[in-house]
Formats: sequence, C-alpha cells, structure tokens
Amino acid sequence: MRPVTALSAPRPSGASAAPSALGEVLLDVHAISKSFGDRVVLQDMSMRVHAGEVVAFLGANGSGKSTTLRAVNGLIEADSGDITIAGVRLTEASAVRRAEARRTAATVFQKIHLVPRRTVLQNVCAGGFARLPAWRSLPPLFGRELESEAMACLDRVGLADRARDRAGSLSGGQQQRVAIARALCQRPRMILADEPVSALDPKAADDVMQLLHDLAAHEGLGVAAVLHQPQLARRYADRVIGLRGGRLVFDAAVPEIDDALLASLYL
Ligand SMILES: Nc1ncnc2c1ncn2[C@@H]1O[C@H](COP(=O)(O)OP(=O)(O)OP(=O)(O)O)[C@@H](O)[C@H]1O
Repeated sequence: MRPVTALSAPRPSGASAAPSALGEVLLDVHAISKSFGDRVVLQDMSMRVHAGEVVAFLGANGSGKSTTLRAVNGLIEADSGDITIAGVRLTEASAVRRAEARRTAATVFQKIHLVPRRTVLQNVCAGGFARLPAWRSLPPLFGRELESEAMACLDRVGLADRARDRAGSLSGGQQQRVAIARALCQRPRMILADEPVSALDPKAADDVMQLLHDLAAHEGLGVAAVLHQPQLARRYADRVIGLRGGRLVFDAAVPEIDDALLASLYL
C-alpha cells in the first residue's frame, strides 16, 4: 500500500515511484503549470495513472482538476512541465505523434454530447471515426467492421440490447454508459472522465463508477476521474489526487485517506 505522499517537490521525469504491483505508467504528468492571464490555476502539478487503476481527482471548485485533464487531452496546453502519454513525451514529439498519443486517452465529460436522434450504435461508432477517412464517417458508410466493434463496446458497458434505440430515449445514466462505449470505440488505453457522474442520480452514478472500476480492474485500462463525491472516490478509486488552489496536496492510496485529509481540500 502506498503511503500518503506530498508530491509538491519535483521528481525526476521518467523515474518510477510505483510499486511493482501497479501496471505500466500510462500517463505521467510532471510539474505542469498553467496560468490564464495573471491568474495561476495550476502550479507544479505532478501525477501518474497506471494501467489497471482508477485515480480520482478531488478538490474544491476551481482547484484545477479539469485544467489538469484538459492539459492532458489537449484542450489546453500547459505553460511548463512535461506530460508523457503511453511513453510519448508530448513536448518532444511531432504533432502527429502527439495526436496519436493523445488518442490513447479518451475523454468522457459530464455533458454527454450524444446525438439524440441518432441510434445508440451510430453514436458509439463515432468513437472510431478518428481512424477513418472523413468521407466514411456518414452513417451509411460506417462499414460492418466498425459497427461490430461498436457493438462489442456496447456489450462491454451492458447496453448491447439498446443498440438500435435512439440515444435520446435512454436515461442519463445509460447515456453516460453509451458515452463510455463511444470512448472505448476509440481503442483507448486510458479514460479521462471529467465529472462523469455529477449529473446522475446516486444509483446511476454507482453504475457508471462500477463500470469505470471494472474497465480498470478487469481490462487493464487506466482511469482518471474528476469527482465531487469523496464517498465515490473511496468506493471505486484506487488512489486519490487531492488538489487545492492549483497545487497538489496529496497523492494517496484510498485506505490512507481519512476525514481530516479530505477536509484539508475544502478549507
Ligand atoms: N479558459 C479559461 N480561462 C480563464 N480561466 C479559466 C479557464 N479555464 C479554467 N479557468 C480557471 O481556472 C481555475 C481552475 O479551473 P478548473 O475548471 O480546472 O477547476 P476545477 O477544480 O475543475 O473546478 P470545478 O470543480 O468547479 O469544475 C478556475 O479559477 C477557473 O475559473
């Protein structure tokens, strides 16, 4: 079990601090900082995600959780520091290699962004479009191969029987599972989930977190999830990254996290 570690001190990039029980390092964020104008929103932030683990981000509103994920998935660029995804150090890679590496990390958002009038299957196929020439991303041209891969992804999230239904006819929790199936159709090694359950009722939130946990535990994906519910982090995550004011407060295995440590995030 990994002790609670303050990670504010820089560590050498590429050094392995992980016990051997953990899988390969899929994501290594090393000392990244980000400012918007003169507001510093991330300072020397470091964290890792290994294959087979769920890492939860906790912290008050505005503490920098989403900014960290967005620096990883390329929605923003960090001002300094290093991000290595699936062994590719982004600052040193060509634009093509950077895009390839980032495609190994699929993002799932709180706002699910399915196309409601299209079928569940068509929505899931969209996860595979990055691999197709643009002219083949229209529904009649998807091709059998992509459809059967999308069906397999729906099966993994337990919704194969809803493939032909309109996406808009599913419940919020089911739609989030479809969004995860769409992410899986991207063939990721890692899922970045930004508040994936914030809009869901407690039962649906449990279902989605259980699914993310199973994808990590049984299929070896790495999962990084921003959560606002510490109890869900305790139940479904292996490790918690605690952020306050854009700085890492702790990186701790779940059994090491007590109420005082959690409370320190929300002062
Ligand atoms: N594009 C942007 N332009 C200016 N400021 C931004 C931008 N994106 C984020 N910020 C600011 O950065 C800080 C961190 O935002 P971030 O979304 O990462 O926080 P968070 O921990 O995910 O918060 P929440 O729990 O409310 O989603 C906030 O003060 C936010 O206003």
